[in-house]
Amino acid sequence: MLNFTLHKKDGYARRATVELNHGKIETPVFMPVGTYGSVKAMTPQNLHDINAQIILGNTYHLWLRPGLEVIEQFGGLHDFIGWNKPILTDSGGFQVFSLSDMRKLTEEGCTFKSPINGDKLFLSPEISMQIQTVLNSDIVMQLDECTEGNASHAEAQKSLQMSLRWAERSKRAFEDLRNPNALFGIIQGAMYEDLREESLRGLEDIGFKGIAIGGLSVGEPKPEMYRMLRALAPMLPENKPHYLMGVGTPEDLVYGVAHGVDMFDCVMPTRNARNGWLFTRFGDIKIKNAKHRHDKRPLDESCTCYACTHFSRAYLYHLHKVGEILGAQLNTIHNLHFYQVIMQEMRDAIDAGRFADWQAQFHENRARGTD
Ligand SMILES: CCOC(=O)Nc1nc2cc3nc(NC)[nH]c3cc2c(=O)[nH]1
Ligand SMILES: [Zn+2]
Repeated sequence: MLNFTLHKKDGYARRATVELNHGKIETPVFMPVGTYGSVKAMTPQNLHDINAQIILGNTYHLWLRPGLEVIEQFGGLHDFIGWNKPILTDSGGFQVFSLSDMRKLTEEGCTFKSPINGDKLFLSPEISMQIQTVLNSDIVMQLDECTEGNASHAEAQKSLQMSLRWAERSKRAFEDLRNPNALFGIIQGAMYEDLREESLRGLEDIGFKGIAIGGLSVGEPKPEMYRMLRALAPMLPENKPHYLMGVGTPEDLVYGVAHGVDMFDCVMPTRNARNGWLFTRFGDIKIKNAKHRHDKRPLDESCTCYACTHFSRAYLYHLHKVGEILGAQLNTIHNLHFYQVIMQEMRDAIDAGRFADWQAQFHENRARGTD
């Protein structure tokens, strides 16, 4: 089930509510990534504390480990991982698909070697739908082929047309399985505006509860990603959620919202946290920099997260240097909290019809650069 209520538009920016089987989410929304059923270094309680509304799991990874027979015992992913709010599952195979030597792609599906034990594995739209039905995720993604960003026009068109056939097969399998959740289609078309339109029109003819923008943040230059977002903004259907896969930096989130994106996921806030790269309103901080060794200030004076209200940069510098797990935990809490705060501020700004002002102020603050 998915009910979409559009509350307000401010340019292409949108403020909406998406009602799913495990609850309602307010958009624009950022989804922390929990590839193996865990958002790294975060407990479900930590996620509730930073107001996470929905998290992402990866079909491919969970299929391999722990495997469906385990998750089936718990009636799906929610009870297994102790998260009672919505979950979206994408393939996660995107990384695998890009490891081209690992895989063979045919009309039927994708064959690849298990990176765990070398077994031959086969993933088709039908199998992906079976896996996501066992996971019982609130939002299911069609199986597609993530076209490489540097594909030629001919290659990109061939690829998007196969993804449309896989979209059809995904939907049919999803319905045959009586899956009670919501299925999203994924737009491909590489960096070609005409192909992006062809892909979107094809998906709309098939009919999905939501539309994802795929094939971006796959190594293409940032201006190319932004050009595709500008091209897509006027085409995206108003009556359903728009999900930009795998994006992005704080600046990317703002640019995406300004161009009609409602949902985002990215490993950046969690991965960068573990590497000591911290996002703040006034720019980024590399906590491993010796300049922080004696600094008694919090990361960000204006931040209300647990890390900033209890600890200093000096302590976070120390924890990073000695490799303490607590360092990864506190840095992750801070980065995810920061991402949630800017999403909340954008929701409020759109409600108040002042998104452009908020966007200008955001960029001015962030322009102070990396500390
Ligand atoms: C069964 C669901 O299939 C997918 O998840 N397909 C898919 N996933 C993507 C994930 C991405 N992550 C990034 N950047 C980090 N870009 C992505 C693109 C896709 C995609 O085109 N297609
Ligand atoms: Zn903080």
